[in-house]
Amino acid sequence: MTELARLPKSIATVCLSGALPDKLEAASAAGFQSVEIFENDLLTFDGTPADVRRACEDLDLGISIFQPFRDFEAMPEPQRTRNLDRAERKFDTMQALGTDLVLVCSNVQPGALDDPARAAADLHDMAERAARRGLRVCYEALAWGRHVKRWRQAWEIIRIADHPALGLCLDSFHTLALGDDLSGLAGTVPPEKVFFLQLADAPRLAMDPLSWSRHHRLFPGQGELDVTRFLQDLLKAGWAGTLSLEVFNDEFRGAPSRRTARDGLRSLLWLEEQVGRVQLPRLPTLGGIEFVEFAVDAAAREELGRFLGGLGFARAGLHRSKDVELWRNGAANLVLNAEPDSAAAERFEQLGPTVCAMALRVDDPERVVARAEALQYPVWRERIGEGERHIPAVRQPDGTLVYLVEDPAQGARPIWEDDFSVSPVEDSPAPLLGVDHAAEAVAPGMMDSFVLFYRTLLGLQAETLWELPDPYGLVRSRAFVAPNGSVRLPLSVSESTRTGTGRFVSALAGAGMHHIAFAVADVATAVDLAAARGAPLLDIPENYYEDLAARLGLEDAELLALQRRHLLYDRDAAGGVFRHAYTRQFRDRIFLEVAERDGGYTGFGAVNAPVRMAAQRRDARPGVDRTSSAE
Ligand SMILES: O=C(O)c1ccc(O)c(O)c1
Ligand SMILES: [Mg+2]
Repeated sequence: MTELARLPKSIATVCLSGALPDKLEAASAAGFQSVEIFENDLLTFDGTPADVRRACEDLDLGISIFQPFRDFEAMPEPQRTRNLDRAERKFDTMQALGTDLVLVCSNVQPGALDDPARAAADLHDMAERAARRGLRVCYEALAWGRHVKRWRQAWEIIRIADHPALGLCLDSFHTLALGDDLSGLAGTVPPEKVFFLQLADAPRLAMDPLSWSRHHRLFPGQGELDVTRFLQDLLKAGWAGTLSLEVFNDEFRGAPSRRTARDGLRSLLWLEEQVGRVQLPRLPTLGGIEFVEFAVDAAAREELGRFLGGLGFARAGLHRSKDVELWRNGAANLVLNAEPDSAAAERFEQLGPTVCAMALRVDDPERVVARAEALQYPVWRERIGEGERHIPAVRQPDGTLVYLVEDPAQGARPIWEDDFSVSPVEDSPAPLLGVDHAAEAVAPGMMDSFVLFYRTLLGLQAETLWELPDPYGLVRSRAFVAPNGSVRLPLSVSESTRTGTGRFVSALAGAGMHHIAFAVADVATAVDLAAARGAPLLDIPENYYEDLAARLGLEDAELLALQRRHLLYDRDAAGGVFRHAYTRQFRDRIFLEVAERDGGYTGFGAVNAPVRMAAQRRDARPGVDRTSSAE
């Protein structure tokens, strides 16, 4: 593929938090060439438009557009004349700002006339006045406009108006929210008449377009609208201009502006890749989770080791040069890192024993690193000893590391052989088959950064959102899954700080992995063995089994076998079955799960999560024995 020139990138100030100077700095630092100045950001700024112009010049930022100009067209007199006067005053502002383009969004006033010819005449007058000053006007259909809701209607008015200083503004949200698209643009609208393009994604919500647009827009790739196809259709029509992000989102308004701006730029790079404009280092083929790493010190390692021993993990190797141990059961590897002056130590100092990293098996680690660099995700390289393997890592949005290791299933030499002296451990009668899934709790406002990270860097696909009642609030959970099913990462987020997820996130001042599920071939045997080793398994109330019997009509014997072991059960529409059991929590930081999948089941037993969360809360009540390990 030949690399076409990258398209210039712009971001609306409304996407970012803070005062106008913060927004401008964040946009510039992320690498945008220009900004859309949102009128409200100018009105609330304590300085003149000329000051804004200078601030932008100092940051090497252009001003792509000034917006919005509302409720202009097709008004009866005397508003019509007043609106033209109002336009002249905005032109003054634009000239002081140093931008030549203004966005007029379609009229939402109940008094607006349903008269395309009048709308065209008004816009023609405005364009004529703009042109006298060397300015231009673009017209955008708001999905909730009084009469003009769709781009075809807006275009029809522009066509009738027929003025060189008047063009169309396309906004992916307004088009896609109405179930519309840009097919039919090519051949209808000359590409040079598309004066401006605004891009936004969104989750699919059953909601009126106005509320949906004002609160829930997202950057491309973070939501569920087909923004890629939208841009493809536009490029096919011969358009080549600036890609500008326009996102109204309640969480973005409160999030650090630099992080948001950087995510915005990443989303556009990804989108350009999607439409074939640029070639980033290819997405990896994933082969599962090779290990999960815990930050510990010597004492925490003792305690965690006892907890892990309950699930049959045993020390299987020592790092050649560092204070790092490999614990293993079957094909599941855990790394306990107590090395001072490491990324793990940094995390331990702040948070105590927690998961600090995971390692993904990929076809080519260095290619993932190159992709991360192209997408501006920070890369981490730990210092290594003589003859040791270098394992590159990328930082997730919460600062934890994702190591990238070559997939032994594709012939690579396992990493353990170079860096560890590995001793064989006794074979378990029910060995773990590996990590089935690993769940992370994410701070409110961080979910969308994770979505972008998993989707753009690793190519994981987002599954349906689950809303799960915890006894003390709601937990939202969404799984990210590799196309080949080898990696499954459910993420949960909770607005309430009283839920299990919320408590974990506030205790850990951010986010992190709090739950690791291991795959087993026979969960009943695995649980019996764990119980015999004294593993702290989580009790499930009898009511659960009553409901299970009623809901799924299980045989008495099967029900009893589940109940006796505190196993949870789920069945999908195609008859796939999931049987799973949980340990109690290790210091409120982590819990483990063993899970058996049969018949092509692809879920996570999400229906059982409320039962699990309630059981964990009972377990954590004061006065209840909370020992985290079996002695
Ligand atoms: O929500 C609005 O009013 C609004 C204003 C300007 C836009 O470009 C837009 O897409 C929406
Ligand atoms: Mg818009």
